[in-house]
Amino acid sequence: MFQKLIQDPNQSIPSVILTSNLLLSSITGSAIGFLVGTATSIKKHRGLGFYYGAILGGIGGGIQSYFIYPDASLNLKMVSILTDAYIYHQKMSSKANKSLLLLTQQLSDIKLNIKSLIEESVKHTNNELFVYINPCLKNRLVNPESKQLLLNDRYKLKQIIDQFYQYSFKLNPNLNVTCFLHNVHHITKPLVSNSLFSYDQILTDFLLDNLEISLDKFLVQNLPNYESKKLNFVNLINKTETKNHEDKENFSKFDLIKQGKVYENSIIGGTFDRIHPGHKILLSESVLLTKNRLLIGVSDGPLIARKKLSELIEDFDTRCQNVKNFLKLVSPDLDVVTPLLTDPYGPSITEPDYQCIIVSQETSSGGEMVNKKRLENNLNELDIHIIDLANDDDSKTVDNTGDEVKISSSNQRRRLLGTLLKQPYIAYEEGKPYIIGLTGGLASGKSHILKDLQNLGAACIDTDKLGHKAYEKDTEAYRKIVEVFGNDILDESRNINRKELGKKVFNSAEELKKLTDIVWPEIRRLRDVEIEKSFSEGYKIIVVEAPVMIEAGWHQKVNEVWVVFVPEEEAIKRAMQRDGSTLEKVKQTLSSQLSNKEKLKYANVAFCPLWEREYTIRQVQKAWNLLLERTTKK
Ligand SMILES: CC(C)(COP(=O)(O)OP(=O)(O)OC[C@H]1O[C@@H](n2cnc3c(N)ncnc32)[C@H](O)[C@@H]1O)[C@@H](O)C(=O)NCCC(=O)NCCS
Ligand SMILES: Nc1ncnc2c1ncn2[C@@H]1O[C@H](COP(=O)(O)OP(=O)(O)OP(=O)(O)O)[C@@H](O)[C@H]1O
Repeated sequence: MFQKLIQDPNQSIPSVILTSNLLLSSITGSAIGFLVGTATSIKKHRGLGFYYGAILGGIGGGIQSYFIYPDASLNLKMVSILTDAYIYHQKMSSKANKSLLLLTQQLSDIKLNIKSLIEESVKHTNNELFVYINPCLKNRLVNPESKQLLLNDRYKLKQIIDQFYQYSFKLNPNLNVTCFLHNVHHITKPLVSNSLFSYDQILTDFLLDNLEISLDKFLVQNLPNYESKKLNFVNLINKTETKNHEDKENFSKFDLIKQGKVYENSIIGGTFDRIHPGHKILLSESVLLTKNRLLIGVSDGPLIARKKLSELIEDFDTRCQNVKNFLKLVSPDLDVVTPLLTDPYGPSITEPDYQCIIVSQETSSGGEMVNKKRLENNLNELDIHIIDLANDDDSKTVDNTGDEVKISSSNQRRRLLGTLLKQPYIAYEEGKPYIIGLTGGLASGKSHILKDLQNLGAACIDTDKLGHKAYEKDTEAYRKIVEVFGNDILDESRNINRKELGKKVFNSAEELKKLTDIVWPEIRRLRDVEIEKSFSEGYKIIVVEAPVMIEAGWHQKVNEVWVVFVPEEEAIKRAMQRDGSTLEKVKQTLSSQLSNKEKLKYANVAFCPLWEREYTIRQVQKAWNLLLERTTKK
């Protein structure tokens, strides 16, 4: 596929190169460059060959002109030509962060070109892709009086957007794609200017045919902030697919869009953690079926407690907001409500004014149960629309630890392990040690991870060991402890008997605080000595393991907090097995620590050693590699 820079308000365009060829010197240079460029790229990119050729030509011309015409202004012109060519080249090869893809063909043509359109759009975009399908656009440019029309083939539209979400995820799972569904039930006003929608590049299938000026006018009238932007404008020229996709016809019985149905109000339900393409397809098909109101039950509490890596599920308000934000962009006229769902039915079995429920192949039985309950409650049955499951092609190759084959939130959560969840508290500074505070609950597996990090090259400090040091006879802390808790905590050799001391403090928060007020400052002092020592020995990354790091407030001085967690039942099992402790004692210790969820709020990186050891090591290796990247840059 060939792309062309067709408009750039601020930069002179490469046609300057061609017109400047009137200069004899650069014609010679360009010709040589063109030949060289073409020859080097003869197989694939003759276009690129030309650009490189033009650049080389410019250089050739420049050198020539320097010798033939020692005229300064001419040389300046040469420099400007070269600069233009360079800027153009950079734009051609660089990606924008956010693109708006403007599709103006008929839906059947878009469908035929769909794969290559998605491939090109993904290739040109780093973070966010907004897709605006408006086949009326061409007509309106030729004849601005012509009317906007509704997109009445909603089934084709559904097939197109489903593909957009699925295939773009396969090509780049980190790209956030949003397909606007305007002009489906109503003629929607211009695209909503919204803080959630901005773009720095327009991609389009629109062939210009001397309509640049009207296109520009249209964009000024219809796109937020268009005028003020310096846009890269990339034209995607169609390449009809040689192979037609097979339409999935098997589920057409449950495909109410295919049957041409439209409803006033519909219902869906879900957890919607880290909205993924499966959710986007569910929400978009709901939009295609619903004219007025969409009720979306959002699960929380008991419904999500047993989900895999539930500790990493976004909080309820964030999930509701994300769903609303998505729909605000996709279908600004739709009324959206997101009540709390603590059982699989929620308001779906008590609200009379709804006609349709949208589910997936895996939750279709939930739809049937809703209808059963509605009948019991003397309410109308809902029509059930079933969407296909969007599959995750990477799931089997990721880690073989139970990833689901469908695109799922739990796969997404698992992929977060070992990655940077939020920016470091203190950025890396050359010449200073980089401190990682490693923390986690009882028996979560911190010690193993500390060992792994040591094997990878970090200096490791175990604050538990420093704690023991702080209790040693005749230290400052020792004297204070005896003073506060009395001689009966000492054994015959006048060492502190930690068991006896434990008896005094573990049942009283007040007594425990007296102890930690003495011991924690001492541990902190010893830790700083160890950090200095390791740094002077040449270690750049120093990991300090501290089970109570956050409780003690030590996280405020570290560059990053890394949190290790396993579900509480698992931690109890492991602690009882490892230490031979009673259930009661383990529970008591756990209750004196912050919960996993609380700790994870501070986490820059999280690990979950719930599966085979090998998989934990892989999480640590991933975290280490990423850490090296951010501590070697600048
Ligand atoms: C009990 C419910 C709400 C819990 O939701 P769940 O935890 O499964 O939500 P999740 O966020 O994972 O998914 C939300 C919806 O998207 C669907 N979905 C998830 N992944 C995919 C995928 N890859 N492809 C297609 N659809 C997907 C789910 O099947 C579900 O229908 C739900 O699954 C259910 O049973 N729905 C049917 C009944 C219903 O809608 N009740 C609530 C009415 S208010
Ligand atoms: N993947 C795993 N599967 C099963 N058991 C594990 C796994 N990883 C660690 N364990 C076990 O869990 C227990 C806790 O691990 P570890 O001692 O590393 O935890 P910790 O966080 O350092 O604990 P604490 O802070 O309580 O001393 C150990 O007995 C360990 O062998």
